[in-house]
Amino acid sequence: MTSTRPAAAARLPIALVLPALAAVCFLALPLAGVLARTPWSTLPDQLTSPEVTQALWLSLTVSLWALGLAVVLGVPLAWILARVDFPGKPAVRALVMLPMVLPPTVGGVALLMGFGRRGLLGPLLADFGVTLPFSTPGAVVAAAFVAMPFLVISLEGTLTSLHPRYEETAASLGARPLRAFLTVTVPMAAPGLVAAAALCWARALGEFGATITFAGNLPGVTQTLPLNVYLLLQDNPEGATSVSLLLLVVAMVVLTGLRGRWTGSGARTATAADPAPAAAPDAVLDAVEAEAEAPAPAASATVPTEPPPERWPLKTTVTGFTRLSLEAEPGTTVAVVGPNGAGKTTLLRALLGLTHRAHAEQLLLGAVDAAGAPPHKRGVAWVPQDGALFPHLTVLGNTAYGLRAQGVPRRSARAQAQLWLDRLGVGDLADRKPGRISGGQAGRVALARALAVRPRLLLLDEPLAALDQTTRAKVRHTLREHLAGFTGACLIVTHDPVEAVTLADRVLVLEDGRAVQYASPADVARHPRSPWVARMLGRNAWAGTAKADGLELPGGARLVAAEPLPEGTAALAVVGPEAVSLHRVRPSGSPRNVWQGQVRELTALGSRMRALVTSDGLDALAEITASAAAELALAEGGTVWVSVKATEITLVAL
Ligand SMILES: Nc1ncnc2c1ncn2[C@@H]1O[C@H](COP(=O)(O)OP(=O)(O)OP(=O)(O)O)[C@@H](O)[C@H]1O
Repeated sequence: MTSTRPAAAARLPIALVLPALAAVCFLALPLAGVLARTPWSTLPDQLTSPEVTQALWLSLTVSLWALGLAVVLGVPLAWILARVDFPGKPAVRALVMLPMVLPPTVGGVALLMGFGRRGLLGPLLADFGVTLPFSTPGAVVAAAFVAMPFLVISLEGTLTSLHPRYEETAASLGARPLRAFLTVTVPMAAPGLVAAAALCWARALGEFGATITFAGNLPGVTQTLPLNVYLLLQDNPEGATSVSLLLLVVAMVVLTGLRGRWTGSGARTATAADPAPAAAPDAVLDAVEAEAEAPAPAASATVPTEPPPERWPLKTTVTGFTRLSLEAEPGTTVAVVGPNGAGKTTLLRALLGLTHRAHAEQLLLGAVDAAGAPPHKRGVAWVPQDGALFPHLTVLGNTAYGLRAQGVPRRSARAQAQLWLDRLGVGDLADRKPGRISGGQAGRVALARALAVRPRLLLLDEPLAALDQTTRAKVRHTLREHLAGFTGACLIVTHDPVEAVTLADRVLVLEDGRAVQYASPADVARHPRSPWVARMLGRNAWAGTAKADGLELPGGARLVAAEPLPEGTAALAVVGPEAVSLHRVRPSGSPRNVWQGQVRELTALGSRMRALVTSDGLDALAEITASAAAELALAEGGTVWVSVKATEITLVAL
């Protein structure tokens, strides 16, 4: 078998390859020079001389403190840059980058002007007995100033590629922003964070210019290894080469170990199938739990931790891109349907308090108006399309997450979570990580996780979208069962008409951000109030104006209906595909609506055939038996006559 690689290599333009090779040589030659000139026989002595070991120790101390400072300040800054839109963001980003492009000596001068004795902050620091210039803390500040941008820029890339729906899901389960950050963002971004920190540390270790300018070159105080190299170069070039080799080796080990992760490419958008990153350390979780257990200010809107005795009727008014008022009795399942861009997701995000594009003016869940509460205090749980299970937690850990966020003790939270998993038939998967369960199982776990917090409103975004037809039918069945005991309203976004009709008690049809219909599935199927929903339900729908005998379409064509509406009413003529007949020759007799068209598409539906027949302004979907199709010799592109009885046409006023 021939490989495609040599062919690809053969196509490489020589005009690019030669300069690229020259660039590699240009970068490698100085390193080769260091290797060639290293005094290998005296290397151990050179590197263990008191002067060098003292500088090495100081370098390690300074670079690790600088890393600590950069992490404490830089991680929150990277998160804000990645997640929050604020005025002046480009300027802040430029400020972060500045130390990377400034000559380090200029950085040192700037530090003197900021933190030096006569700098802006110097006198204030002096009042507290702190003098930074020419001190080890000064060397730390200089190294952190130069190295922090590497951490911030690299981590921002990682966080940007981490989809915010994980943090948003955590919030909908009741986690405060800091908890979500520490228990979801940090563990999920851990590989990128480690890469960013390693890069930052390597840069701090090699820092020279800003350090010598701001902190001087005092042996044992600020004379780090790079400064030591500079001094050795004058008196002991062999020693300088040996120490340079040491710094080079450290830098190369760090960079090759990271394998390019600092670009953010190492941290792809996490999916349920991703290998699990590190879990948040227990100490962090405990600290957060302490925070979570602090009394919540708006207790009235807080998600209850005990099974609520009440039921939660929904009454809401949403404004913005999606504008509607909606009421639903406790236990009602509402299917939210509509064409792409109709505002379904915006509606869910408005109810969750997660978008500025629309917001709930009123969000009455029982007696509590949660409209003004932040997402984690609304009692509105959200199951996003792919479930957004946290990949670093087990199935049980995922399910217990919301309960823990609400301060339920670990043992009790895990016991309750196990019960929910058992109820949804996935209890045996408790110890698995989400990457090791199927899409259908992940859907159930995500539902268990949402139900476990006993929300007052449950939002499911296309819960069955990722499943194949067979699994979908099974999960649809169990979903209805599981939702049966739910004491709040449940909104399910779906594109699937079968799902809408079989799962829901009510169907909410959205178009252009407005509710065009909110009715029972039977009503919507009988009297669809938009062509889109009629077609979604597999019915023919033609919009026009009512006339004395039926409907006039915009192109001038007429449909005769047995039960006309008052003349002039904007209306929809709805006909099931089984009521549309096809003929080879123009039919005579009872049907009042007859026209000619061209067969555009033919699809088999079990023992029946569906034909889409197009004509000027009156495209029709017809469903006939396979034998009738054979008799008619139906073929795509062929011409046929279409007929619909006047009694089969339902006119629906719009
Ligand atoms: N962050 C955003 N900024 C600006 N416009 C947006 C944003 N998100 C969505 N939109 C726009 O708002 C409208 C409604 O989007 P939404 O995602 O709510 O629709 P949808 O009904 O969920 O669509 P789909 O079925 O395709 O998921 C669309 O026109 C979309 O382009």
